[in-house]
Amino acid sequence: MAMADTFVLFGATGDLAKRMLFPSLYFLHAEGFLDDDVRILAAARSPRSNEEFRAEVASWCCERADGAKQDVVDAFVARIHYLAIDVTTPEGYDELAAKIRENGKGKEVVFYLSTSPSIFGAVCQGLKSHGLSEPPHRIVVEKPIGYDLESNIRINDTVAEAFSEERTFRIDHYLGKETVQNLIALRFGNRIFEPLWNSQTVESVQISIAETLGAEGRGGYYDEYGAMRDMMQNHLLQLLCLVAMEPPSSLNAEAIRNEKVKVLRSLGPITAENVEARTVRGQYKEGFDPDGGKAASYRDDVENPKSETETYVAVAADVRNWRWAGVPFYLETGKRMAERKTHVVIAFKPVPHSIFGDDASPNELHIVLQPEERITLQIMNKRPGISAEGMPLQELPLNLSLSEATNGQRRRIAYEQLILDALTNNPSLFVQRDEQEAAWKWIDAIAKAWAERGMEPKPYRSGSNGPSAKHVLTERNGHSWYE
Ligand SMILES: NC(=O)C1=CN([C@@H]2O[C@H](COP(=O)(O)OP(=O)(O)OC[C@H]3O[C@@H](n4cnc5c(N)ncnc54)[C@H](OP(=O)(O)O)[C@@H]3O)[C@@H](O)[C@H]2O)C=CC1
Ligand SMILES: O=C1O[C@H](COP(=O)(O)O)[C@@H](O)[C@H](O)[C@H]1O
Repeated sequence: MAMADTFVLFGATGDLAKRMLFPSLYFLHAEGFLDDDVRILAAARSPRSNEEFRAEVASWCCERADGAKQDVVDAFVARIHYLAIDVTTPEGYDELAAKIRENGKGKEVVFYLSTSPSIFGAVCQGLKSHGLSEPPHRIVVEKPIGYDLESNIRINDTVAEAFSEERTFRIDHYLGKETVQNLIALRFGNRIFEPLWNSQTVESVQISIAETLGAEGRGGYYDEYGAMRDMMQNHLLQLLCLVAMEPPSSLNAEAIRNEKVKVLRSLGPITAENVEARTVRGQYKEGFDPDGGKAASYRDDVENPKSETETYVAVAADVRNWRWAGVPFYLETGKRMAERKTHVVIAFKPVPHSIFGDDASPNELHIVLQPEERITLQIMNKRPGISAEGMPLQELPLNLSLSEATNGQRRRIAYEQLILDALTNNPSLFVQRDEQEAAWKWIDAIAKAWAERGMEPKPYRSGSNGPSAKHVLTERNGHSWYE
């Protein structure tokens, strides 16, 4: 497996780099996944000496890696070279290009843009003008790529002027999560589920990403984007794709991504006519923080007393194709919810004729992605013991705990796999342009319908399960949310 020899991280002093990217690179190094000659060039404007920056990175990594050994950390930070450059000015690229090409290195470079998308264009132009965008060099871009379809196309066009589509790796960190990839394994590595995976047998699907965190820290960005653009457009729709897509012909990136885009293009449009029946917007008010203490309102968190940004969104979506016709997909995500939980619930239809009266509840498959990783199939059993009245049943879970299955191994940061894939040129877990455009098209229509209907976010208490209006969405079809 060939590996790029240089990893250039733009935005090296930022929040994402500190919390996720450097710790991920550290774990890849510590566990022997990085070739010895891989260098990390860290770029940002803040003045730092190389030594100062290495010391900072060492502290970020030690914070994340319990019991990290000093010699391993030292060997890791020795790979790093800090460059204080402003990527919006041409001068910075002379220094960067010289560093990349130092000692005959820089034969294969991965550029990782962990900066605001507003400077993606400047970086791509700068790299191109210095001959740094030719194959086999490639670029990784962070979300959000745009605010709507139009800006998404504009940013992607700018990147495409320097890097071709097959050398553009768009990150959705959910695709790097172990259990998200496990959805592919579960569906296509087991014969038993696939025959049941359709509207004949499935009653409804729920996909929820609930967070206990508020918008604090990233308020400026979040207040502009809201839950729909921050979470639904990418992570939730990616999960929906993995649940709903047809079996790809191989694990090849193109094969998987082509199936995902078909799902996105099959989503039933949400317009001003059906938006009130199919979507709920919410915004958290004061309440409690499940991680401890009182929680301020969203408006206080972002210091915008008039904010109408949604911190919760629920959508009853439908995938209009042969496999899923008539099956509602309930999608929800929210901040400051009662607990941190990401799960997918496949609710099956009841048995066609129950010989047990009302005792036979329909089966459910719960795929829990966060905080623990677990797959549970709820199945009906005979209640143990004797009975004077027929055969009473009980529902019991068939449990697969992935933390037990992995012998309590460290839980990986999603970015570890994605960075390794970028270094080894494997685009399977990245998002292609068509997918993003199809997703934005659907999201834009909802945002437009909200505006047309003047739909304001409904308040919900911090630490609750979201606005009560969300129940109308499911109850209309005789369903309820699995909390
Ligand atoms: N933080 C998170 O949890 C997540 C972030 N993301 C995305 O990742 C990207 C980065 O986010 P985050 O780390 O939070 O952002 P930050 O604002 O914390 O960091 C931005 C980085 O960009 C650098 N930068 C800004 N302007 C320039 C410039 N002109 N030249 C060189 N460097 C520059 C900053 O360095 P300096 O000020 O030193 O120049 C800093 O290192 C964004 O696109 C964000 O949406 C995605 C998911 C989660
Ligand atoms: O991309 C984002 O994801 C995080 C949630 O990620 P998770 O891995 O902790 O589930 C979210 O908090 C953030 O607002 C969003 O930008």
